[in-house]
Amino acid sequence: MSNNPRRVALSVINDVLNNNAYANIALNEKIKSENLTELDKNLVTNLVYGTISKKLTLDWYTKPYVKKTKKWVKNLLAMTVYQIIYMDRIPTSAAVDEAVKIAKKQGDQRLSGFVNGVLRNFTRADFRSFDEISDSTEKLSIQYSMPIDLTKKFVKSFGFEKTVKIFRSIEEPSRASLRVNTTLTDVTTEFNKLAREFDVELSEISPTGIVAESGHFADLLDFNDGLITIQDESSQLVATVLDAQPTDRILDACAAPGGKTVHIAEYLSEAGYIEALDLYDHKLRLIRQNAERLHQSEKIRLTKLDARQSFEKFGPDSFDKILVDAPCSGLGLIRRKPDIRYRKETTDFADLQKVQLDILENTCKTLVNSGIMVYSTCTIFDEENYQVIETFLAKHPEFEQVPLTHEKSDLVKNGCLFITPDAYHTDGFFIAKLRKK
Ligand SMILES: C[S@@+](CC[C@H](N)C(=O)[O-])C[C@H]1O[C@@H](n2cnc3c(N)ncnc32)[C@H](O)[C@@H]1O
Repeated sequence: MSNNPRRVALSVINDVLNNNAYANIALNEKIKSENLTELDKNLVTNLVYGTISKKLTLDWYTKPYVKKTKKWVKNLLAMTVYQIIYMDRIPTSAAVDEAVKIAKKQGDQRLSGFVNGVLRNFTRADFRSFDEISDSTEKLSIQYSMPIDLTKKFVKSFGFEKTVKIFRSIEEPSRASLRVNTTLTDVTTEFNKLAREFDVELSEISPTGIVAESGHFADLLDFNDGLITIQDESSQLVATVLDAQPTDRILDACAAPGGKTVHIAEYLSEAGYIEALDLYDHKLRLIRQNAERLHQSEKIRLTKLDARQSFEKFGPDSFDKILVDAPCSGLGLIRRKPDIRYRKETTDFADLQKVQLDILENTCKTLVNSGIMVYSTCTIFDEENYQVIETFLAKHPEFEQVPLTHEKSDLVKNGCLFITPDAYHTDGFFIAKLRKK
């Protein structure tokens, strides 16, 4: 008999919201370990991502009926209200009954009575209107389920109107984004093949990108054979900016899982190579798998190393080009990873900036004169982007910024490529290019 999908979803939601687990990892592990039908796997995924991405909104709806209760009960209420408001095909009575059963099984008679009472009160009343909230920033925070401090940060950085655009866009489902491996095939051939089965479009911003509203592309033969891979359109721009030449020696300082490593390798001949670093063995294994699948292994060397030790390991003049795709808050990825918004470390901008600068500081010493260093992040706040570049350049007069261009001129800001998630419905992303004089 298959397991109860709502109970499975609740246990993932508890792990993420109460124990700081990553939603994608916790969900994948749970789906693998539980006995679920395909339909139930989809329901669990929908409940987990839906409830997490709307948690603050869902709590606000039941707030008038809940004074204090256990965290898991609050999560159960949120998951149930999510079904009632956002999942048209689930009858309200079924959602409530299932919640009461879970409360009885996981708690006791008193808790199930409480859950029943709250949900009956909630369903009997009209939905609250966000217009009840007089403060406009607080209203945004509740309406789009973005923690208040982060909402304030968005408004301060982008202004109110742009923040609304970003929040609205983040609420829309992510698209599937593919990159074509042009060493094995070409974009037109792959596009025509995919178009027979899926509703696909060419990327507006990446010459190697194809996008689709949905589809399980990792199941395709062309994915297994390495003709296509899954990579966001914005991160496909990094290899283009690095402009690798066939015989380049390249340092990819923060490489796992290797999306950009394999892309850059496609530009190299057998005489060129990439030294790909990361901190963890299990992450290096992901690069190896990617490299093998895309037939690029022979150009990629894997080393477990803290990038801040690169100079000690490789010495001066070791590389023609360096990519620092830095560890960052990942706030540009909120659409695909809705739990990012609730993590405390997400807004430790000073700590993140220090690591980013330390990595640049050490790796830059391994670059040849006239060498190129590209810095990128999947976040959209200045502290991790422009401020890092400004601080680095102020300390390193031997480096200069190389102004970037793009045929979509709205992607270019102060000589860098800067994409917010609303502009082309991609991840948010930042790329800067520097040259050692
Ligand atoms: C943004 S991700 C890189 C994504 C990768 N470039 C890609 O395209 O698939 C940052 C990576 O940096 C690694 N990392 C964090 N701190 C590091 C350090 N001090 N040295 C090397 N790698 C580090 C993390 O483990 C993580 O895999």
